[in-house]
Amino acid sequence: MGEMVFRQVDLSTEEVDALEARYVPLTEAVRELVAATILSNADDDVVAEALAAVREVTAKLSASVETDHSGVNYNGAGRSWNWGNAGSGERNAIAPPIDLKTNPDGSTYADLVLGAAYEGPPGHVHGGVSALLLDHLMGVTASQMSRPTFTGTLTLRYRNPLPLGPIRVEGRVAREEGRKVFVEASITGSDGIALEADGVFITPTWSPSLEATQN
Ligand SMILES: CCCCC/C=C\C/C=C\C/C=C\C/C=C\CCCC(=O)SCCNC(=O)CCNC(=O)[C@H](O)C(C)(C)COP(=O)(O)OP(=O)(O)OC[C@H]1O[C@@H](n2cnc3c(N)ncnc32)[C@H](O)[C@@H]1OP(=O)(O)O
Repeated sequence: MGEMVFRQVDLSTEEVDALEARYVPLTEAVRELVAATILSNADDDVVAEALAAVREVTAKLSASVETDHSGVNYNGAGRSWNWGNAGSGERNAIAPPIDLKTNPDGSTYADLVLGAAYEGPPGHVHGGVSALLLDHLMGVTASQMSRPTFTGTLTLRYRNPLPLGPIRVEGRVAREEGRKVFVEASITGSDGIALEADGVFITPTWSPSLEATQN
């Protein structure tokens, strides 16, 4: 298997928070750009102008790029960050805008609004996006932020179409057997419950290799 490194980085929590604060507004603006690109009725001139402007700003940001993935990082205080995570990356405009909360009993939930960029059936959420949200939330629920867990089996029941708009995703650990964590979850939309899911998340025998770095 390819090497999988959870990287310890020598940054204070304040420095990580400052980096996040620098980029989160940009990420949100890029999400708005994605929606505007889908929905715009602009004429040729305006689209050409937008194309040139986007290329220019992308070149500026790309000038300081050093790696091809941002990885899973953590510092000595246990603050972890995963800017590019496809399910939740704070700097990933492609990720759904999920802000996951953990209850005192370890169950989790997230309230979010899915717009035009997440459409599948007309006016409704793409089934793969629902699966992404559930995989992510259920993985975090299984990990309890203290151990790596990998999706082993994820079973989804699409009970009703999920309208675009406000949704709630929730999950909880049902039981554990050795390295297997059984998680149950659901997605509720404006018409009520749309999906139910259960999954087996597995803590691998191998420990992720840790690599201290200076950056
Ligand atoms: C140290 C620093 C850590 C720092 C970080 C700390 C914490 C992390 C914090 C936060 C984490 C945050 C977020 C998590 C975010 C997102 C979650 C997204 C999750 C994903 O998106 S993740 C990517 C997709 N995922 C994969 O990329 C998995 C590929 N796969 C494998 O890597 C292996 O396949 C593996 C490991 C799954 C199993 O391998 P293995 O060798 O350990 O398994 P083994 O054969 O020993 O079986 C042991 C027992 O599990 C049963 N079992 C085996 N496989 C099963 C399966 N598939 N389904 C159901 N049950 C299964 C057997 O039946 C047996 O059960 P029994 O003991 O009862 O017989």
